[in-house]
Amino acid sequence: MIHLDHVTKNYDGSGQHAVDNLDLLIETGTTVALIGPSGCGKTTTMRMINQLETPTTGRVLVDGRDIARVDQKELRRNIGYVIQQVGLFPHMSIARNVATVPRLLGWEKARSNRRVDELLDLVGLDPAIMRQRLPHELSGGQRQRVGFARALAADPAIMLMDEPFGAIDPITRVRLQDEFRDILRKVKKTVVIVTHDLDEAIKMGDRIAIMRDGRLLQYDSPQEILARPVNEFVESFLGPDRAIKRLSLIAVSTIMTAPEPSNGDAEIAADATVHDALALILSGEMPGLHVRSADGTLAGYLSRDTLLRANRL
Ligand SMILES: Nc1ncnc2c1ncn2[C@@H]1O[C@H](COP(=O)(O)OP(=O)(O)OP(=O)(O)O)[C@@H](O)[C@H]1O
Repeated sequence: MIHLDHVTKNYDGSGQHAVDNLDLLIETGTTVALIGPSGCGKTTTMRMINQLETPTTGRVLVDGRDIARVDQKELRRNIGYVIQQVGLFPHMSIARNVATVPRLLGWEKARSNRRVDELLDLVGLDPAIMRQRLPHELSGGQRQRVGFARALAADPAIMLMDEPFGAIDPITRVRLQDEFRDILRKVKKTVVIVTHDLDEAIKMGDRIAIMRDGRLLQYDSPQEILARPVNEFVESFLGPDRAIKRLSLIAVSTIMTAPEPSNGDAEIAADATVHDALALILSGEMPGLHVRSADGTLAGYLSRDTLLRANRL
């Protein structure tokens, strides 16, 4: 668990608090998205977790230990860091880039090579093709995959990601968000991600921390934040389409009624969201949708009314 314990950061010479009495608990194995307007203190908050910045007052605890008392090298080894401009070493092969931390840790070559192949596979790059390439021979999205693999190399318990998809085109971005989220859940990391993009925060975050002027305004699950913004600022930050965004967090299986005999209505998969189902039903004149499970059986039915009522859940 990471605990930012009443942390304030005041950069030298500035009368303003970049981070103002922030108290934030990040449970082990969860992903927290930090979001808020430019300059609200997101990056400063993240950089205090790996001691790239030190708090002016307050403490940062990782698993109960004050990180000011932990050896910096040990701390950073336990924290993977992914930034927007990946920062790969341009003259080193992809394999050497991914193996940066294992090399620092003095791993044997064979072990390090195995780890590189395993990680390239994990992030969807073919080791046989990619190992020997140089960073400039990759697309932006591929470089981001390498940066992510490199951060995971020594299996750190914590991953910090600062606008990791900021420089990526929208289509690749959505694919990488999905893939990285699935990987991070599978490997059970504690993740802090800084983003400007609300959809990204909703998709990646188990919880979202909304900041303004260095302060924490709301810290909750995406569902809860979208359903119950704490004040007008948060409400306007979430935008007029927050009701629709919420529907993309509700699985159809949670609102469907008993299956109806197949009658020619369209079908949707049981793991689809209410947002997907509404988009489908509004695209035609159907009275409802059959919900089909992955094993092929009919699992339930969604009438147009059921779907329209989902917004009131
Ligand atoms: N090294 C620094 N020295 C002085 N002030 C700084 C420094 N870094 C950040 N600040 C100030 O601290 C405040 C918070 O900055 P920070 O970068 O944490 O915000 P942010 O929410 O990440 O912003 P953005 O979304 O624009 O990246 C801002 O007012 C910024 O100008």
